[in-house]
Amino acid sequence: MMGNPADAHIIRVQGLMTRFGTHTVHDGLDLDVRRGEIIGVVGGSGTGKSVLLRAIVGLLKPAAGQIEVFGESVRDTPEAAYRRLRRRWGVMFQDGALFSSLTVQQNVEAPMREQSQLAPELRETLAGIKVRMVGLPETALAKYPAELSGGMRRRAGFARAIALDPEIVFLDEPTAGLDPIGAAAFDILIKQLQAALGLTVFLVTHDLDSLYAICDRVAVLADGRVLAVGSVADMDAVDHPWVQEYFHGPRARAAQATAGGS
Ligand SMILES: Nc1ncnc2c1ncn2[C@@H]1O[C@H](COP(=O)(O)OP(=O)(O)OP(=O)(O)O)[C@@H](O)[C@H]1O
Repeated sequence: MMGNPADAHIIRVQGLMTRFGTHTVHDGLDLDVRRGEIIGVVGGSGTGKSVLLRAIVGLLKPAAGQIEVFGESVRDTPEAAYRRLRRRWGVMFQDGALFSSLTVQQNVEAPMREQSQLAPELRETLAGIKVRMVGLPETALAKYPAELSGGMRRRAGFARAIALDPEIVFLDEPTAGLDPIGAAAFDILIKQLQAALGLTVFLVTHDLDSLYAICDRVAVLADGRVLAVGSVADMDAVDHPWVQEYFHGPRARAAQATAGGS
């Protein structure tokens, strides 16, 4: 990997505070993400996983703290510099978050149209390539999101997230609501694209199978902070009721067995 220490941590969050009115979501949260890893961000409902994602990509202004991506501050950055940074990551919000009035082709082209100077023919060709990369048939290009299954919508959302060849992909609960086979196939897709494209993946998830199958490290959010970060095996040593229940309950044992058996 890169020798530059600033590069080792592709995302660095320090002392993050986020609030909505009097409700404090993050209260001094620290998190480093390493270049090239798949990090799974887990925690109970409402612990601020999606809010953390939104803060890192600059869609939400924290009350305090530092957020650096690629060694540059995301906060208090001039608009032009932020736009340059933003081009280097892709985001997939929940359920693919496609524009419902646009076809898959138009959805995948949207970031190219908005953030690049690519000629229309080139955009079209690239959208076709991205759609094939996520395992969708070419016939999906002309379809509207409502005509696709949940799994296909996620794939289209992923194709849009990689439209501009990003270095980081943020995925917010990509397998939520998919059947186990669809979810497992999507996990494989994440892993394959991460390896092929050298992506760093920031994965917000509830899905224990994803943690065991594809995550290099797990960050657990609780009590407004990152309570623990490490491999799933490292979570054994974390003495916190939520962590104990989550990583040692029957669902965890099943996920572990599946991962071990595959
Ligand atoms: N725009 C907003 N205005 C007010 N409160 C918000 C807003 N966005 C999020 N919150 C609150 O912040 C807290 C964290 O929300 P967030 O969506 O990050 O949780 P989460 O950990 O992703 O939960 P889940 O696993 O249920 O999706 C919640 O209490 C939520 O109600």
